[in-house]
Amino acid sequence: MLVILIILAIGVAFYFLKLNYQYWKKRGIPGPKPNFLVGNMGRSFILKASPGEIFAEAYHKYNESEIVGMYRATTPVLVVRDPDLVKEVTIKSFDHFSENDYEVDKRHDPIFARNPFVLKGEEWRTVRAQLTPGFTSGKMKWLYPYLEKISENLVKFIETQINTNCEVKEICRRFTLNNVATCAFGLEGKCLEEENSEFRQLAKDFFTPPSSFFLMTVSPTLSKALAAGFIKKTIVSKFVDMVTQTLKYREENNIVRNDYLHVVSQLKKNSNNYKFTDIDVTAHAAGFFGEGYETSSILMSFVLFEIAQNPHVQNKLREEINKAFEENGTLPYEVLQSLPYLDGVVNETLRIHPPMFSLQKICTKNFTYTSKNGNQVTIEAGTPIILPVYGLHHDPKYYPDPETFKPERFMGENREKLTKYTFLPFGEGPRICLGKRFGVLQIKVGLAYIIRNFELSVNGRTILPIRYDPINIMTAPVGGLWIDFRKIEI
Ligand code: HEM
Repeated sequence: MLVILIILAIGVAFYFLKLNYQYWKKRGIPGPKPNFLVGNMGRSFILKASPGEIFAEAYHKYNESEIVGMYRATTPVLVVRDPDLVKEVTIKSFDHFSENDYEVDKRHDPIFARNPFVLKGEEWRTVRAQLTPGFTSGKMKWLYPYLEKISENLVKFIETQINTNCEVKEICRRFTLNNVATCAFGLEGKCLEEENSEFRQLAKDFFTPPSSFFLMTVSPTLSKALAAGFIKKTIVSKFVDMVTQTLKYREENNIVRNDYLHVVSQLKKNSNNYKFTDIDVTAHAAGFFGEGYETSSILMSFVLFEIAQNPHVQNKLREEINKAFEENGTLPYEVLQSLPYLDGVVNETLRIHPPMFSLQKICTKNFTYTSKNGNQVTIEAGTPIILPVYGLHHDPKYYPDPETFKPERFMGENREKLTKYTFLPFGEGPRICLGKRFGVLQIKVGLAYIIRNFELSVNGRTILPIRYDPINIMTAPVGGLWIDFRKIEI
């Protein structure tokens, strides 16, 4: 009897799953055929491709369609191909798509669960508004001399590495960690100066293995059921200690430092409508730490790789930077911000290697739109929406010859001619990356000092063509990026 019941239950489950996989077909929305239980994520589950790569492939395959219906395991998800619909999702109809599709519980991960990236509704709105003053251009200008000093130390550090093999992601990580230590906590990170500095150790221990975030991407529901966190539990008390001690030291010694820790600690004193506790202060300082170094070091290492691969770009960039140094004696904040070729190089790297492959939103209220051929399509509340950043950035329709590195695409009138909402390295609209200004600033200043002082070429240890780690939701290169540096005498 029990056996019959089990067979019956499996049969019913199988029937409903089959029915579930008809979801997009029934609505006339094209997409790849799903496989039982894994949907379209099969290659992701066996670690052959990251979810972002799978979405990018579908983006390219269904190039006649504005949207593509796919299945993330058993969940129907909608991939948005059309830039006008990207605008609709991120800006025009933001109230239907205001949440990111990640679930983190405060009990399991008290730090990441407070990050604006995963907050929802009114709580997100309030916290976002509270943290925004920490990233104004005035704040960036104030931080700039610290970033310059760390960039000088970066040059000294690379000089000591010249005859060894240099993996630049690690070098960039040590640089961005020092920046974050200073700009968020007012502390010296010593990550370039000491092999085993406390901050480097903290960074190594910070994130849970990439598998947790991977799970959040392929199946947020399963990740929630398994109580997966993003930041290791053991790290929370270390951050609480660091923040408490630093604030105590400042108070006892009457030190007011205009950094991020000051901004978030003031929120505790001044917030009246939203209770801001010690754990909130710690969580936001730790948020700056986590987001400040990883995405930026990925991007910076890819910029170094691209300029090492493209000597004509490298020479042109060096000319621009040297001229700026020579005309001013140093490299003032405003001058750095006004260098068009440097800006083009950074943007073109963000296009080819966006640190985040794709963005995951969720539709919170039914949304009906009219497609270009006049059909009405209703996106139901609860449907995850994928913005295929990597696919859009590599579409020859918007970026001719998309695999070729051309900083000029982002300069002068070329930039004006780019199709809007096809360049999304930081997202768009009210949820656009909060730390964009800081991320780009620290990369630009570090690059300027490197390019002035060294000639770069790609070392044979770099695996070409670049492949991305399938378990990492960010574009982490398999095998690292290895660069040879040759000192230029100034
Ligand atoms: C160059 C490096 C960076 C890249 C490429 C990057 C990219 C992104 C992307 C794609 C998003 C998601 C946007 C969306 O949901 O539509 C995001 C969100 C966010 N980023 Fe960044 N980021 C970078 C650096 C930083 C830095 C340095 C910080 C802080 C110190 C930061 C803080 C945040 C925060 C708080 C959010 C959540 C915003 C919200 O949902 O309201 N990011 N970032």
